[in-house]
Amino acid sequence: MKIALIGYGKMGQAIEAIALQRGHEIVLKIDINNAHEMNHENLSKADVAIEFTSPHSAYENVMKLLEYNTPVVCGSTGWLDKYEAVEEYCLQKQGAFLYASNYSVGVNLFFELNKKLAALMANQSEYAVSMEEIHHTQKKDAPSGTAVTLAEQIMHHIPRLKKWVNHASGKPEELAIVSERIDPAPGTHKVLYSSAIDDIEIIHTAHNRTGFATGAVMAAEFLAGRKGIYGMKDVLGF
Ligand SMILES: NC(=O)C1=CN([C@@H]2O[C@H](COP(=O)(O)OP(=O)(O)OC[C@H]3O[C@@H](n4cnc5c(N)ncnc54)[C@H](OP(=O)(O)O)[C@@H]3O)[C@@H](O)[C@H]2O)C=CC1
Ligand SMILES: O=C(O)C1=N[C@H](C(=O)O)C[C@H](O)C1
Repeated sequence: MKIALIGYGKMGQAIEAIALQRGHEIVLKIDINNAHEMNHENLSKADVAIEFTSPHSAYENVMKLLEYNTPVVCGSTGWLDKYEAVEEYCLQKQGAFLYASNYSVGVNLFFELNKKLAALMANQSEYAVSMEEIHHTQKKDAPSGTAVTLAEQIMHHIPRLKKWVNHASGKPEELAIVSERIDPAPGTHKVLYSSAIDDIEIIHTAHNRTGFATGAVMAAEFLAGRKGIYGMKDVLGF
């Protein structure tokens, strides 16, 4: 498979290493210095593009890739207020788009565990729920995209929670997400249910970026040659 890497920072480089190991070819590498090379001619050489840039550039990049009919796997976080516009444009262009706030198999298992635990806790109002996420200091967005996904899953099952906030909170209707930035943390997410009697806690800790990169390449293998809008559940068959 021929891959265009849009974003060649920590994730772009980790994805390149995994893609080469899996027998793929990198035909284009874009970063902020050669963004003008993301044009129709160069993209037409790729079967799929993998976009990991930043919260500020992701939307524009994804729209451009869809405009040029390049299937796009996007991992950038912090831009999802524009997700619906991407969905609409992808359908209009009959394109292919796959998004996940976290591509690692472990976190996608953790998402399933989080949903099950939240469903069990729905009627256990003596437990207060809160979250914590820890990442490296270069991370641009807070809370992390993964933390937002976890929070949305919890709020879906526990209707007394009306919104998430990105600070500690004692309000019963708020789901507090505390963000910490400590090097070199690749990504830790914790969900805590706490009562006067006991605590129940689930934690996912990434040891490195290999899981995110492997999942992104698996997603690209899935998307190449397909049309439509997908997520990691489709790739993993959950
Ligand atoms: N979904 C998931 O599983 C994961 C998602 N992420 C997300 O992926 C994104 C990237 O993370 P990471 O690789 O750590 O970040 P880095 O800052 O290490 O890399 C970002 C890359 O994007 C490039 N870039 C920035 N702006 C543009 C632009 N306008 N056009 C083209 N390229 C641009 C940067 O170029 P330059 O170096 O020249 O500035 C750099 O190459 C973040 O949003 C992060 O949250 C991260 C890990 C896992
Ligand atoms: O920026 C990162 O590094 C990460 N970003 C993603 C997120 O915001 O959830 C995924 C992972 O936690 C690493």
